[in-house]
Amino acid sequence: MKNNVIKVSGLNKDFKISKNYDSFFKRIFSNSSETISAISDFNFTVETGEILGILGKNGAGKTSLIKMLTGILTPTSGEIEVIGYCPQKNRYKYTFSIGVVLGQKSLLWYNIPVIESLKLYKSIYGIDDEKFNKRLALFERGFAIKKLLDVPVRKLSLGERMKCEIVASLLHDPTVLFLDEPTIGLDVISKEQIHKFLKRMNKELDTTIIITTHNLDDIEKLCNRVLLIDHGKKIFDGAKDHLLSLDDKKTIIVKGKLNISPSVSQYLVNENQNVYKFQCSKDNINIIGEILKDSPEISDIEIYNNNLEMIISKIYKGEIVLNDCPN
Ligand SMILES: Nc1ncnc2c1ncn2[C@@H]1O[C@H](COP(=O)(O)OP(=O)(O)OP(=O)(O)O)[C@@H](O)[C@H]1O
Repeated sequence: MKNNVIKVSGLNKDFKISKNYDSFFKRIFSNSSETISAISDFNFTVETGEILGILGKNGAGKTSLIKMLTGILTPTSGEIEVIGYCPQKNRYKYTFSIGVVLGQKSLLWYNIPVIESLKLYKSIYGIDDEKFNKRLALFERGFAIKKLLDVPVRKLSLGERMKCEIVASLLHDPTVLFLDEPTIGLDVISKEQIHKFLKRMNKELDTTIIITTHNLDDIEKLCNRVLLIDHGKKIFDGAKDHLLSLDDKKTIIVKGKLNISPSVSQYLVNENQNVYKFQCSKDNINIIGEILKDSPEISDIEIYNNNLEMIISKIYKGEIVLNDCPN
C-alpha cells in the first residue's frame, strides 16, 4: 500500500469582491462587497505515484485549488498537507520537494538562454554537477531539448517553451509535480511528447502528478483518476474508467438512403439530409445488421464509442446526473 502524499480536509477558499454596480462611481465609493466561494469543503487524499486530473468549466475553481496546494494562495479555512508540509507555513523547504508549472508564470528568464536559467536553478537547489548532467541527459532523451538550451526563451515557440518549463520544474527531482494547463495551445506532436515524457517520469521515478486541464486528451492519455469541480464543489472524484462507464453507448452514423424498420427506429436520434445518427448500448450493436439488411443504398457507416469528451459534455449539460460525491 502506498503513502498519501497529499491530504486535504475541510478546504475552503472565498474571495471578496466589490459589488458589480452599473455605475462606475457606485462601484468605487461603495463599501459593499460579495463573497465568491471558489473552493467549498474539499476533502481528498492523493497517493504516491498517482496522476490526478482536475477538470471543470471556466471559473470552476481549478487554479484556486492548485494555488493553495502549492502554497501560493492561503485557504480561508481547512487543512492541506503535502509530503508532510503545510504549503503555506513551510514554503522555503516545501518548494524543494515540489515542481510547479503555472501557465501564466514562467520559470525561465525571458531574455537569457534556457541553459542559464537551468544553471540558476541548479545553484538554488544545490544540485551537484554530476546529478545536473544526468538530469539533463534524461530530459534530452525524453524531450530532445539539446538544440533549445542555448536559445533565449523569447525566441522559443510555445511548445518548445512548455517543454523547457517542465524541464526546469523537474530539475531537482520533486516528489510532486503540479501542472496548470500544460498543453494549452500546443500542437498534437508537442502534446504527445509531453504526455509521453510525464508518463515516463511517473513510471520510472514514481513522481506524483496533479494536472488541471480543459484538454480531455491530457486526461485520456495521462490520468488514472479524475477530480471534477463545478462552482467550487467537488462533484466527482474517482477512477477515469468509472467516469467512462457512466455512458457506454455507441454512436452509429449511417450515410445513404435508408429504409428504417420499426425495430431500428427506436435507436434513431437524428436524421438530416440522408445522414442518420443512431445510439445504442453495446448489447444491441447488432442493429447494424438490421440497418444494412433493409437498405442497399448505404454510402458510408461510422461507429464511435462515447468518449470522455462526450461524457464530460453531458455532465456539464446535466444530461448525466452524478450521484452525490462523497467528500
Ligand atoms: N484573486 C481573485 N479575486 C477574486 N476572485 C477570484 C480570484 N481568483 C479567482 N477568483 C474567482 O474564483 C472563481 C474560481 O476561479 P479559478 O481561477 O480558480 O477557476 P478555474 O477553474 O481555474 O477557471 P479557468 O478554467 O477559467 O482558469 C472564479 O469565480 C474567479 O472569478
